[in-house]
Amino acid sequence: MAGLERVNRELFPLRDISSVVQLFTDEVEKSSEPDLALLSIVGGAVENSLTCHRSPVMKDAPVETDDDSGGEFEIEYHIVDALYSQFRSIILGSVDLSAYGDSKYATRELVKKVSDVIWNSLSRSYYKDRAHLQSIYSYLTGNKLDCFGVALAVVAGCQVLGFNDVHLALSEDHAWVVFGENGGETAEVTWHGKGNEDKRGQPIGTSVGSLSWLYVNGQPVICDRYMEVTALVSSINPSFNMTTDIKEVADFQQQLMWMLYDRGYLQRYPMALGNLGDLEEINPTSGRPHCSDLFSQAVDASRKFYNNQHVYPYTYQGGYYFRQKMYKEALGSWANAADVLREYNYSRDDEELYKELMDIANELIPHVMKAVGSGIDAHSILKDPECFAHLLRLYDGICQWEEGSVTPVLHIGWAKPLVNTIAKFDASVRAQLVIDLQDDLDEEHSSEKEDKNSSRSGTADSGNMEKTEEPSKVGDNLNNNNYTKALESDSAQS
Ligand SMILES: CC1(C)CN=C(N2CCN(c3ncnc4sc(CC(F)F)cc34)CC2)S1
Repeated sequence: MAGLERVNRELFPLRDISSVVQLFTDEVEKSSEPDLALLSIVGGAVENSLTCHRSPVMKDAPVETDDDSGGEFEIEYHIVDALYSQFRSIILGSVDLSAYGDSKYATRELVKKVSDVIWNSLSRSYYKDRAHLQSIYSYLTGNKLDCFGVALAVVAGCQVLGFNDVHLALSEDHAWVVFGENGGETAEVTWHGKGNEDKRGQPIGTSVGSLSWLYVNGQPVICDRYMEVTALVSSINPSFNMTTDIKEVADFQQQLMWMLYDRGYLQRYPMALGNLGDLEEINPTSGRPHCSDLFSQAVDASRKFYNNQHVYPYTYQGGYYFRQKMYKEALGSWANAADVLREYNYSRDDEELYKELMDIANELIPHVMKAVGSGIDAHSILKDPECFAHLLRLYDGICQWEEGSVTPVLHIGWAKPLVNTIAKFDASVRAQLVIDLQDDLDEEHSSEKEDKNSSRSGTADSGNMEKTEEPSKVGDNLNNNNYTKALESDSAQS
């Protein structure tokens, strides 16, 4: 039976957040699976009505709107019913099931056909990165979807057709689907990035491209229906413009996320835990875990379920520490992010992550150096060998990301902030640098650089920092004098 008959009509018209939260709660608690199309339409309608005709509140100081200017919306049952029926008839009307055999499991051809139905009904040209294009509401009312939205719509379309084996697979910057008897098949269903030919219908590459971060080394978040609801809630976007959020939408999203969190649907979803952490940092919910706990839970989830192959949990956490001026902890998180990178080869598909690391290395860390350099900073970063070690581990990780990659990562734009940053550290801290050059390291340097395609054992040794007073025993192959001279001359200039 189509989902709508069962929805509690007394909740309509939806006029406040609690009634929408109730509708989502009813959907995830009912005996059969939650209806993705219904929830994506309702969530999109709320987001759209609050962000597209609203008097905004400032992003950094969302205030309670005493009058009802900020929080009003009214979503009629007949509107949702009409949109829901429209989506069902688009899908059911375009896919002749008899052409796809009588298997209860989806086939690649069926998945590709549903992807084509969505794909071919999108507007010819629109700004793909715009906000609020992630929901089936956007698809039905504007024929526009972003990359994630297409993938979600395909999964929702397969649910309408009764193929409950088709599920969303999520990396940190891409989405695709898994399907088949034991979910062992994969298929691209949407595009990625700009100017890349889409690979819709193809299985996820096992070629060298799959060593790129884009496919997280075979560690994507594989969703069940409940995690797909979490993904659509996580993709709710409270932005009104670049500097302003609509507080009601953030509250709406936050309450839904806690409802899903309480049922365990964020447990294996690091980015959703990170998103909830961001929401809690801005507007803490009393009686709930502190945002720093959520960022830690995201890190733990990546380590526990995804072999620590996800980078974003550490950048969520590092961003939080940075905003709290906890600079040593921030450097530690960013170094941990770089440790994940070592396993990857950088490819042109990894643009988003490259921008994230550029921002950390060339904007945030120089800001940290300025912030601690000027102030009287008792436990100053610049005198702390562990901070220096974090910094070197960060850069070493980025260098190792580049090693073995067809596309270079670092360029002079990286080197200047790096040298300035290193030079800011106390000479006494730098002199403590002890790099353990394992015996085989020399052999490794002499033989061909180990190919990342072979299984790597652990992360490369990035040396360790000891708080020793002896002069540094820097390894033979580091040209100690020139290195120190370069730093001293540079620090003399800066
Ligand atoms: C630490 C950051 C820079 C802050 N926000 C970050 N996000 C990363 C991407 N976000 C996400 N949050 C929940 N689920 C997903 S699935 C996905 C890939 C897309 F193609 F489907 C992205 C993403 C949310 C925001 S990473």
